[in-house]
Amino acid sequence: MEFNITEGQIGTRPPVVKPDPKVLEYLGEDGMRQLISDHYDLLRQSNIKGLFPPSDEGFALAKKHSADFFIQICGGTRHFDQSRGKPMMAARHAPFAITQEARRVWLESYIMVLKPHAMPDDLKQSFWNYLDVFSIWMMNTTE
Ligand code: HEM
Repeated sequence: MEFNITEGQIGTRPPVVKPDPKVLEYLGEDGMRQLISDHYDLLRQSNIKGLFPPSDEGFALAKKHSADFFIQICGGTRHFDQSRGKPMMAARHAPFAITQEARRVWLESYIMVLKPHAMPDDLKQSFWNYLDVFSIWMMNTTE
């Protein structure tokens, strides 16, 4: 399969298709938490690590909130609504400077996690398509 990164303009919100619920059925909550944790561990070594909480506790919490969201968006338990409230993802990302380049690093870190993953390709594709398009919504600055 191809992990294409779609060109996206800052300030646009192209229509998003949620991941196939089979992604969560395949991974289970634990598998999803592991996948998100692996992604965050790569972010912490990347040149956008400065966007994320520096402390181990803060970083672990960031992983939890992200995994809560992905479980929910894949049709699972609404952990995110329960712990954080309405998603409003673009607004939640507004305090962080997310450039085209930061999005690229964020997506490439996901490619590193998804490529070797045992998940069937059609499920990877569905998950990827969601990440690719929805991440355009989070870009908010040119610098
Ligand atoms: C599909 C696209 C994305 C989704 C679904 C997503 C999801 C999330 C979620 C659920 C949170 C936690 C929000 C909260 O608890 O208040 C979060 C936080 C965050 N995200 Fe994203 N995100 C996406 C794209 C990005 C991109 C492209 C970047 C940067 C390149 C980014 C950087 C961050 C940062 C810096 C935080 C705050 C971490 C913290 O301090 O807790 N996100 N994201």
